[in-house]
Amino acid sequence: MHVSLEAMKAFGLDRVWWLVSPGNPLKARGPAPLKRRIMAAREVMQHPKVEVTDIEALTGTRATADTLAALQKLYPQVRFVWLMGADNLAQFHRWKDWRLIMDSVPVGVVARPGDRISARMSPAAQIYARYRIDGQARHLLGRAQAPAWCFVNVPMVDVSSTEIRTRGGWDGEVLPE
Ligand SMILES: Nc1ncnc2c1ncn2[C@@H]1O[C@H](COP(=O)(O)OP(=O)(O)OP(=O)(O)O)[C@@H](O)[C@H]1O
Ligand SMILES: O=C(O)c1ccc[n+]([C@@H]2O[C@H](COP(=O)([O-])O)[C@@H](O)[C@H]2O)c1
Repeated sequence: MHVSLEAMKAFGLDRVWWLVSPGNPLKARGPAPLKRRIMAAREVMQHPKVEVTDIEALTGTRATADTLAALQKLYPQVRFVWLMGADNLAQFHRWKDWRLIMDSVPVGVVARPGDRISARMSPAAQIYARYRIDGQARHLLGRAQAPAWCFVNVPMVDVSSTEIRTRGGWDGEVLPE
């Protein structure tokens, strides 16, 4: 929620789509059932500009590069921006076809405690350094031609999904449907 609201404000986006993932390609452990996570996401995020979607289940894609290609094909009139936290920029070079992602959509990166430096020093940040939009011009990201990316130093929130799940007494075991 924090990332969505800050990103929407910082980059002046019309909408944010939550892509509730059927399964992260880099995480060995399977998540809770998709339907359950969609319902939970809709319960916590009730904002007129935020759409919770299971679109990766419909497109049959897991890797972000494939999902974005499918989305651009399905919605050629929409200007998509990929949003993620700084931790993901730090390891972005490990993602499938990460350069293709950089080359096909603008990328908005939101600061996260502990990951600001590793993100800025990351291979992806360095390789694409000349395509970086300064934080002061953040509002231009949505209309920028890819490759373009912007790191924003918004107020940070020190939480993780894992920690929130632990609070609820759920240790990450897959729950029944
Ligand atoms: N506190 C945070 N600050 C900034 N970005 C965040 C924060 N928490 C999550 N994100 C970003 O939100 C997206 C979804 O994150 P996810 O649901 O996997 O949470 P996570 O806390 O990164 O998970 P985990 O606990 O497994 O590390 C990612 O792009 C991640 O970088
Ligand atoms: O495409 C990839 O290789 C890839 C690798 C890691 C993460 N992602 C996507 O990034 C999003 C957030 O992932 P995570 O690990 O922070 O939960 C989610 O949509 C994942 O599918 C994508």
